[in-house]
Amino acid sequence: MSRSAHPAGPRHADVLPEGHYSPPPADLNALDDKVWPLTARRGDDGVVSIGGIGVRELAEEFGTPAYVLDEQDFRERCRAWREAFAGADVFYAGKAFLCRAVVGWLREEGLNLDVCSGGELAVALAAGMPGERIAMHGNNKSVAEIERAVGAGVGRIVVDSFEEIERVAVAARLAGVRQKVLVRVTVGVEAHTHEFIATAHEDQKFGLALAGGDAAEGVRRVLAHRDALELVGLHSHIGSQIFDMAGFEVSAHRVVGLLTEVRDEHGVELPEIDLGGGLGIAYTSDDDPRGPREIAKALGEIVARECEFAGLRVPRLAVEPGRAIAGPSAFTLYEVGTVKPLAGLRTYVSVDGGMSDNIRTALYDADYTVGLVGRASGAAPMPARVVGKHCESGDIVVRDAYLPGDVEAGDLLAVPATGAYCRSMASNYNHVPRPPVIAVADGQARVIVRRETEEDLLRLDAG
Ligand SMILES: Cc1ncc(COP(=O)(O)O)c(C=O)c1O
Ligand SMILES: N[C@@H](CCCC[NH3+])C(=O)O
Repeated sequence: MSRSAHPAGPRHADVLPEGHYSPPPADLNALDDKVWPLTARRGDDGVVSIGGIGVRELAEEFGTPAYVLDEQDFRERCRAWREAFAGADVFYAGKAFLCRAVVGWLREEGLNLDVCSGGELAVALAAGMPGERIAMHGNNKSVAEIERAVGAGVGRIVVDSFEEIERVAVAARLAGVRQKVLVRVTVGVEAHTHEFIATAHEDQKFGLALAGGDAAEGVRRVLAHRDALELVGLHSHIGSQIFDMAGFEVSAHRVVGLLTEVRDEHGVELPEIDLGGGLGIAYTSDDDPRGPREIAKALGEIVARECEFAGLRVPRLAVEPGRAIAGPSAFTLYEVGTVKPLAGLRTYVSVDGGMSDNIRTALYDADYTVGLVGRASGAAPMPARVVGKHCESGDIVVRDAYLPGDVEAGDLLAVPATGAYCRSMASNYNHVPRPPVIAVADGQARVIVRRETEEDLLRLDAG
């Protein structure tokens, strides 16, 4: 479509509309490396490339929308976490994004894997992740899921309820094994994040609460099944997209407190604690996440200090980053379909995807940024809202953004930091097929999750 297809309208509002707008960035063509994948850069021709391949070429070959994942970025983050946590265990949280290629990268980079459903376990096993490197989570694992996990020899099952302790014990006896388990403890921390992704305050579904004694009772019940269950430690996950280490500090303090109680009551020092995931990433230039080294140092020191105080041997630490590894490694590539300037408000830029490929904006009021990536532009910044094609006015991808005032149909846009919880939470709403995931590295692109088709959708329709 030609650049003049849209009549020139009042694209630039004189007064900033209400919302999350901060002043426009100095250069709309710049890619902030805090937010964009490692190998993303804008070439002299103005086109953004990733993994050495231009987005126009990617759009041509694979279509849009598409998640484009920078393999080098993903692998380097795996390495950075593994190195920072040397002497501890890093379990990548598969819920952030999982497919067989990812499992292969994890195996090669020496990371373990946390799964929280039979489906995630199936992908892990299909891609050859050894059972002992898998931890199984979930607040309501079915008996079938538990039996499958035990049968696959998963290294850890994180038990989440009294019923589940009995179920895992039965499954272990049936399989003739002694299953390693951790007890998930709800430590009563109000994590500074969106309510829906905070998981350690007392009024919610995960884990056994420390307050009131459920967690201690869980430990008692696991220890009562010594023939079938081996209690290796305690687990706490306080929430997600957290920047502040204070919540982890309280969590570690309380978990070590329970370790001490366990020692005093049962005479055993549990050898492991898993402090979960939840470390935040930069979705916009305003976010300032910590790197894995800093996190490892802080967590290591907190646990060592608390154990020294309690006179306990320092247990082996485990962490479960999901977002911090997968999130920054990908962007979603879209094509603009319509541009609607609303005078005095903002310009609505509709793309060919939306809430079906990124539900996070609608669900958590998440902030994202967006770039015009198929070309550079010298046009003045216009306050824009990037919306999808769904039949829903809440179908917003980027609530408040600046785009160059000459954006028009046919332009390619990319929304960075969509590697975590976008494809994995994607839906078929409005029977829109889910986009593919394209991994790029060293000038090569390959489909690691293929685009869903209408035939895929119709195959499930029993007629
Ligand atoms: C038990 C557990 N571990 C790890 C994670 C990964 O969290 P994040 O992707 O925020 O690191 C989650 C999700 O919040 C979780 O529930
Ligand atoms: N899915 C959430 C985080 C929850 C993670 C699982 N406990 C997100 O997109 O931020």
